[in-house]
Amino acid sequence: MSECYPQPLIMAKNIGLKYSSFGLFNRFYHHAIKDLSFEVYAGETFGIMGRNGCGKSSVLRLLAGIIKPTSGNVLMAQPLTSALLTLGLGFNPQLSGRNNAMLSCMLQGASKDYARSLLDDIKNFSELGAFFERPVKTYSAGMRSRLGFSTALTLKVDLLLIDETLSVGDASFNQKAEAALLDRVQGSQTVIFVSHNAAQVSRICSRAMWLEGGCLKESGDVSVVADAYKNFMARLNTVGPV
Ligand SMILES: Nc1ncnc2c1ncn2[C@@H]1O[C@H](COP(=O)(O)OP(=O)(O)OP(=O)(O)O)[C@@H](O)[C@H]1O
Repeated sequence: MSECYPQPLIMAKNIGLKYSSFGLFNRFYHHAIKDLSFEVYAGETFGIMGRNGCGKSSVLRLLAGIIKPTSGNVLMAQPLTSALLTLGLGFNPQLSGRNNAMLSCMLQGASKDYARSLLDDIKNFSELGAFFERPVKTYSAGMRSRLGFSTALTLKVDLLLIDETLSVGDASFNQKAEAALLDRVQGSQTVIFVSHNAAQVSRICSRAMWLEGGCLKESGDVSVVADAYKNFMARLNTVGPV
């Protein structure tokens, strides 16, 4: 008897990523992602966990289409609108929060009138108050993260790519943002959530993968992956680097 599996929304097949950068006399290469395959299903929250430098943000940038894999490919079942929420990306520092929010919405395909109609909700959710009218260059990292999160959440894109931004706001905003995200996750929102904090990934995600040195170490049910990652980290802290 054949079993029915849902069609994946996103399929990453054997992706590899090599960064190249120039020194004064040489060129450097860094193999950041190695032969990585994974799938994400419509409406799920998929977590990516792992230590600093393991390749989490690079995977998000690949999925957002900001960079291309040097090998393998990322297939989408249908064209998707997506928003990448990461610190310090995507805002014009000279423009106000209001104008940046308006631009972000329009860049995601919203009409000018629709974008304008969302601004009150974005302002209220962000709790930026009078700062919403001030240039983003005057914002702290936490305030920029509030603006990005509030804009993406209010606009309702197909795919939310969240890169650790929930950890920079103050505790009460983070709780509100996490609750709003969980609320959205109960519906049809597809979310990919990156964090080195296994407990936070476990609260928000249903499935996850753990990356180490650009390679897949474990993937599947979030509790299994989080336990494997936490055990690895505990071992590392007692016996030192492996
Ligand atoms: N533009 C770049 N040029 C060269 N190397 C890069 C570039 N961006 C990232 N890297 C390297 O690729 C590796 C993966 O980086 P990435 O930012 O994806 O890791 P991460 O898991 O998100 O790390 P963190 O948890 O610290 O944010 C790191 O070793 C990093 O130094």
